[in-house]
Amino acid sequence: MDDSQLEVLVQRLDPDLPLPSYAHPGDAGADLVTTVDVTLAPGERAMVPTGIAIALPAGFVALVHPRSGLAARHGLSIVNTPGTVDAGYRGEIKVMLINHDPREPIELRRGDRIAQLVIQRFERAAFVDVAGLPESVRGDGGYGSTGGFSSTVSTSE
Ligand SMILES: O=c1ccn([C@H]2C[C@H](O)[C@@H](COP(=O)(O)OP(=O)(O)OP(=O)(O)O)O2)c(=O)[nH]1
Ligand SMILES: [Mg+2]
Repeated sequence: MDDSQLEVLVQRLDPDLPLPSYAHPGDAGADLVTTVDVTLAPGERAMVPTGIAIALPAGFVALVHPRSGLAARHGLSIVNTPGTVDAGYRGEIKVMLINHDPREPIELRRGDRIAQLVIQRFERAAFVDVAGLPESVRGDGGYGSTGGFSSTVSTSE
């Protein structure tokens, strides 16, 4: 496994809480924690502070993803998933959590791991204004043009 690592500067705004950390070698997501206790009623959302600010190298972005275990067990997700942390952003990383469970509240405690940060390279596009686009096999087919679930009955036939 390639163990080369990108150095990312982290300012801990809450020194009692840990740096983002990967649970296993090779993981893509480094877990983020909440600095506060928060209870989310069914359907409720909240902007939750993580206690860290970062400085990414140019050409990188940090994406804030939900944790699948919390999603599967409790319906906890992120409103704007994945959240985009720009390389120039120096403020505190916050996570816009939402409780999708229709019945149960979700109680989070300070220090709980609530989300994961995935750091990626990205391309900056030069958007070129043209009158027409090159042809492709897919063309403008989308939104289920290749079919859906096996049980789905097509309404267009
Ligand atoms: O889940 C998120 C998403 C964003 N941010 C921070 C970092 C990001 O660089 C900044 C702006 O995010 P975005 O561009 O998604 O929001 P916007 O509504 O377009 O705000 P702006 O006008 O400031 O760009 O907010 C977070 O801390 N967490
Ligand atoms: Mg923006």
